[in-house]
Amino acid sequence: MAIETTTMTKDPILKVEHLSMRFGGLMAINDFSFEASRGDITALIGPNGAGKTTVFNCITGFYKPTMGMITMRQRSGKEYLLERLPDFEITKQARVARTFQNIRMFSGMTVLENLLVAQHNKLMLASGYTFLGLFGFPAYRQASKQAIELARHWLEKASLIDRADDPAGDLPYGAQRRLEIARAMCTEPELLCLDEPAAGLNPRESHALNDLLQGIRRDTGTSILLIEHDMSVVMGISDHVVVLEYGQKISDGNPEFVKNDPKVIAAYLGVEDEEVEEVIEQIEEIEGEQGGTKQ
Ligand SMILES: Nc1ncnc2c1ncn2[C@@H]1O[C@H](COP(=O)(O)OP(=O)(O)OP(=O)(O)O)[C@@H](O)[C@H]1O
Repeated sequence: MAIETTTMTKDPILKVEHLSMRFGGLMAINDFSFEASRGDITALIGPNGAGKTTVFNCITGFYKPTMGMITMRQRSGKEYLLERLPDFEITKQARVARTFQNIRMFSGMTVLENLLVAQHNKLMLASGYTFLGLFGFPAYRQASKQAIELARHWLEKASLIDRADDPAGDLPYGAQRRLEIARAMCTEPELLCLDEPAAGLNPRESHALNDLLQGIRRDTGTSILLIEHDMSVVMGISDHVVVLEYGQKISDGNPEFVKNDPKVIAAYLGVEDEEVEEVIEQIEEIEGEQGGTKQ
């Protein structure tokens, strides 16, 4: 398996070691290891059914892995073994947030309300888990004000501020995707996991998504781990790409390295390694002929 070594030396925020996940007779993930560096955008790619979402589900606590260790190391140096934590603690304590392949939000609530719900834990804490919130207790009032400010901040960043009072379900698809990301950012994560954020977006919306993700990384230092099929997003914004095929890692490195790795080309074209050069030659020939006939 090809590994580009320069990506291995930075400060890791997430370490996945020897991860395996079995569903009955199917080994969906088989001894998979990789690291994501702090402050990086790391992409997890691979053909359909390779096991990407299963890896995400193990990291975010939706599945308990059959084997392996997943370590999240916060900026403070505090470490969490994610495979041992329930999903709500992974968000609350370890500060890992995620979005889903299928958009999940409260479509009848307003855009702003969706971001306030995401801050429910903080508000409950400020209310002392009692009725103090209803009586306007100062600590609760202060926490509510901060929650609204944070929500408005992320609505601005996601270019959704003008839609704050509209029902979330009325937003166009691309805006709903950005709302999900804004909602995840309201939990103030150190690691943001995005499952196919560009799925179903048109090129203009993909471009807006790229800007939002690069802005998040630049302005907050939040590390991003994303599963994505849209190669313009992956190659455009990732610092590091990890490739899965049949539950195993086949390549790991920077976008340029991975893009040119024969194993990756073979996996995407659905051919054996040895056939790659032959297939690439055939493609170049066809492209050459098309170029010739276009004139
Ligand atoms: N809960 C489950 N029960 C049984 N099999 C599952 C379960 N979840 C995933 N699988 C299987 O595990 C394998 C990997 O699936 P997974 O969804 O992780 O792949 P993926 O790379 O995310 O695919 P895609 O790009 O199509 O979303 C597939 O064969 C899938 O059918």
